[in-house]
Formats: sequence, structure tokens, C-alpha cells
Amino acid sequence: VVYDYYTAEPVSTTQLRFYETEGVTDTCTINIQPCSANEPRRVDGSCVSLKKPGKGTYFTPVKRILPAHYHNEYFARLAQSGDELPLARTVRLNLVNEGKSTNLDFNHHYTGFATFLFSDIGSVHDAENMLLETTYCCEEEHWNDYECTPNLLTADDPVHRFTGIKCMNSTRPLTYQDYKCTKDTVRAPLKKATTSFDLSQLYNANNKGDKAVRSFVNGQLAVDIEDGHAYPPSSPDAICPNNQGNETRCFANYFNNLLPNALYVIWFVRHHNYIASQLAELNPCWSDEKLFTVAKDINIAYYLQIFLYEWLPLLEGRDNLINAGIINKRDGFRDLYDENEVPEVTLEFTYTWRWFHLMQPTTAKFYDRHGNFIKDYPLLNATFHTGLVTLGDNIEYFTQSMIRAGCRAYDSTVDYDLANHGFPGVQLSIDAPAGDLNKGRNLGVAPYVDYIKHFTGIDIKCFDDLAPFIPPGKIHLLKQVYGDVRDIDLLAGLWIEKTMEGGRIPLIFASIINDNIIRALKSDRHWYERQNRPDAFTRAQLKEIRKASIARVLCDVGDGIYEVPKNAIYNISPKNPLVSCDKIKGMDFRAWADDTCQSS
Ligand code: HEM
Repeated sequence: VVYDYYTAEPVSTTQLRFYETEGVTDTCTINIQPCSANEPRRVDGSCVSLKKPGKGTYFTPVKRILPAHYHNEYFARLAQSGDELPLARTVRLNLVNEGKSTNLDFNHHYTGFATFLFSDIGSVHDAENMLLETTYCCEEEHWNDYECTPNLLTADDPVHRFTGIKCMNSTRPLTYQDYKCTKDTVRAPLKKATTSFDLSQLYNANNKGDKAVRSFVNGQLAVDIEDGHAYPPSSPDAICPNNQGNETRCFANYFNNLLPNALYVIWFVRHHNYIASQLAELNPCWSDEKLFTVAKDINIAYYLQIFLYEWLPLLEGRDNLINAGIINKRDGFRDLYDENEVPEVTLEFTYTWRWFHLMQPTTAKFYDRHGNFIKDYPLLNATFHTGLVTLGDNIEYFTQSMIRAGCRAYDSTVDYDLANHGFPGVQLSIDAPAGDLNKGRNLGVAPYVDYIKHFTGIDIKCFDDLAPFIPPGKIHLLKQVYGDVRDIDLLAGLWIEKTMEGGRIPLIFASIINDNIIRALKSDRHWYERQNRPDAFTRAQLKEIRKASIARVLCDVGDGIYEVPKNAIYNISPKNPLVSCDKIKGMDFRAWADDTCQSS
């Protein structure tokens, strides 16, 4: 049956003919074979909901927690005064300082895992559009083009009054309306990723399905072996604008954008193959298909276990997560599935992930495998630069940097490079957080105080009402830059909000994250902790999955890794020393032994 991505309903013949005439059938429709209650997870995200098979697929639109706030249908909302809101860069300069900062607790995995997780459910098409395609919005004759939302600077900009840069490129978010998939008057931002946390960036990269990435031998994903390193295959048609000279590798199927994401993609592709190899050895009678399906299921579960039980507690605190129903207090099964809940990701969840820009360090620290420091490397130079990351020993150096270099502190500062430098070889100067703020307005994100009201019930009527959330000095800054408390942008609030009790991120950010995770727990009938899902893990298998850790992934598939910090996201310290990989718990695959193989 052909479904409409936008409505998740079967598409009418007239509508289908319209899409065909417009050449947008692939963006607006999906052909879904009938769902079966007993089948395993499909890579295209369909049939996660048996009641709404089309919900959760690659182009399923995002849901808004709060209604869109636009001015005249698609312009940025206005201030309460009726004037335009203060320029995004002006807000950023007032609220967020530039500079170095050090996180005493966490290393680069803190933000690295965030990029990997985002790529599973969000999409970077808007960033790619503004960085690689619609690059002309700062040329004055294009300022008012529909596709342009230039991020303007004031004449007295503290940095750029000296450089002559008066504008940073920014593009209007692409919507389903742009592709003629709907005539709704409220702009619906495009999404290009499946909705469930299902490693779709690996198994359904660019919506091409698993066939594009499999080797069809022993359940393995396709890889090339180069000097003993396994890498996803390259293609000369893939886009790595920063590759130079002998830097030829550029992933054919996976994202080639940010360094940490590239590393995680390499590791989880290899991790899939590691699992498939273990299973093949244990169960020689299993077919390629069976090995692939089970390895995929374990890989996804392993990643989810890291996400909820290792990484997220660092942000929100374990007790808070237990209280919010996000994680299980005990090790056994749990089942929050509700067949009436449809799989959807919220716009606010994918949008506020940009908060991590403030936590992102921009210096990679190269060490060899023995811990000898080699040099600092400007991390942004590794963006769109897969050929460099995978050249010679660089992969080892970048891997060591992830565990040996500290992340940034959450102190309302942003690194210089993310605030001004942009991407070498792509665009001269970008202020990532200012771009984020600008984008929020053009996505129609509601004001910050509306989210406070939504999640806490507290009605903020004036700046001083913000005291439970924002430190006094920052409230003072807000008054200087915004005319009315209702003008404050969501992300601006999250840049300066106090951290939640028992956690390390703002409460409103945590609320947005949890809202989305709870929806995933309820709507995903393939959720790995469920006992009653198709091909569910046995109790013994789930026990093995519970051993998941980033440290173990690095030990099993990292380059040149033979010792790791005991907790791989924490900085190395007397409390968290480097230990041999033998000391890191790994899965015992015997839990997956198939007796029928022994007898056959
Ligand atoms: C390696 C360092 C990073 C660099 C250089 C970088 C840079 C950028 C830039 C320039 C943009 C476009 C901003 C705009 O819309 O004007 C962007 C978008 C974005 N970044 Fe980052 N970022 C980095 C790390 C991260 C991290 C750690 C996260 C956390 C997950 C993240 C999440 C996002 C998201 C969600 C978007 C929006 C994507 C879209 O809607 O197309 N980034 N980034």
C-alpha cells in the first residue's frame, strides 16, 4: 500500500498522480508491505505502529510540543512590541561568552555520543543546505529571497567590525510545503531519519535500506580493509569537501560531516560486524539473513543501553531518570508499550540538541596508543574530512583524543572556533549558536517561557519571575537584550538556565529530552527491554546487553586501544583510571547459542 509520509494515511490515486507530476513521489510517499505482528524491526521505520504503519518512517514529520509561532505564516515571530526580535548574534554575544573552558568530569565522548544519537533521529539537511548548497544568502541581493534567512551582524560587532564580515549564511528550514507534500498553512519542517532510536543512520542510511550497506556474507555490513583498519566503503561521488591530496576516503553511504559522528559510525559498523562474527562462530548453521537480523537487533539494544543507562545519567542524574520513568531501577525486563501511541519525534527535541554546541571542545588532543602526547589539532578542520580521519594513524590519534581530552564546562560559554571561525574550506565565518537561535525562529519554535509553563505549570509574567530558573546576573543580561520576557528564545533560555537538581543540564532541556524518550518507550513495539516483542531477548540475553559500555565498544573495535578509562565518558583520574581491556565486562555470546546448530 502506498502511504503518504505526511499524513501516514494511504494515498489517493489523484494525490499520487499529483506527486508524480511534481516529481516528489519519493519525498512524499512510501510503499509499505502489510505489517505482521511477529516480524522483526524493519529498517525503514514502517510498521513500528501496527495501527499507523506509516508513522515513524524516514520522512515522518516532526511533532511540535507547542504550536508554531510564526509571523505571517513563515516569517520569524515578532517581539511583543511588534518590532523584530533582537538579532540572533546580538543575543548570543550578550548571553554567551567566548573562550576556553574545562569540564572536570567528562571527555569528548560526552558530545561525541550526542552527535551520534542525533543522527539517528534528526537530520542535518538544513545545516548541509546552508553550508554546502544555498551558500549565497549573505549577498545583499539575496537577503529577501524565500530560501534565505541571513544572520546579520551589527556594525559594532566586537569581532567582525575588524574583519568586514557583516552577515553569516543562514537558510530557511526546508519544509514539506516546499516539496508540495502538503498544503497545510503551518510550516512543517522536513525530517530525514526514522523516528525510533534504531541506528537508522547505519541501517537505513539516506533511506536506501539495508541492502545498500550489507556485504551479504555472514551477516556483515560491508567494509573495506585498509592497513588493518576496517572502514565503511568509500565513493568518489560522496561529499567530503575538505579532503585533500591522498585523503581519498569518503563514506559512500554514511554521513561525512562531524568528526565525532564519523568515529561513532566507524565503531558501530565494526561493532555490528564484531557481533555478527561472534554469532557466526557460535551458530554455524545460521544464514546471512539470520546473522544480520540478530546482530542488528543486538547492536541497537547495545547502543540504547549505553544511551539510557550510561550517557543520559551523566546529564540528568540516575535518580532523576528513574523517577521520570526513563530508566529501569532493576536489570530485568520492562514494558511501557502502548499500541495507541504513535512513533513521533518532537521538533523541540531535535532542535534543542544544538545546546551541545556550548559543550563542544574544538581542540583534539592527539596521543599515541601509549599515552604519549603528539600535538593539538583544530577539531573543526576534521569536519567534512573523512579522508583525514582515516588516513594512516590518525584514527588512533582521534580515538585517543576522545578519551584523553576534557569536554567543555556548562558555563554559558562557547569555544572561539564555534563562535567565529566556521568551517575551513566551506564557509569563512559561522557563529554556530547564533545560527541556532536564528534557525529556531525560522522553525517557529515557541518562546522559552511557554516551555516553562508547559513543563512546570509556572506562569512567567515578568523577568524577575525567572528567578527559580535563571541566575540573577543572567536575568539582568536578558533584560538588556530582550524587551519582554515573552520574547526570550527557547535556546537562549537554555544557554543560561541553572542546572537541574541532581543533574548537569537545564531542567527545561531535560524535560524536552524526557518527553521524547517516554514517547519512544511507549510507541516502539521493538523496544529492547520488552519481553513481549517479536524475537524478544531472553532474560539471559538481556542480562548480557546490560553490560554495554562505551569502554567495551572501544576495546572491541577501537583502533590501537588496549586500555581505557574504566568509565569511558569520564576523564582519566585516580577515581577513573585507565584499565586494561580485560577488566571491562563484555557480553557472553553463549546466551545466543542455538541448539539446533549443534544437532544439525
Ligand atoms: C564538532 C563540532 C561541531 C561543529 C563544528 C558544529 C557545527 C554546526 C553548525 C555550523 C551548524 C549549523 C548552524 C546553523 O544552523 O546555523 C550545526 C548544526 C547542528 N548541530 Fe552542530 N556542530 C558540532 C557539534 C555538535 C554536537 C556535539 C551536537 C550535538 C548533538 C550538534 C548538533 C547540531 C544540530 C542538532 C544541528 C542542526 C542540524 C540541522 O538542523 O540541519 N553539533 N552544527
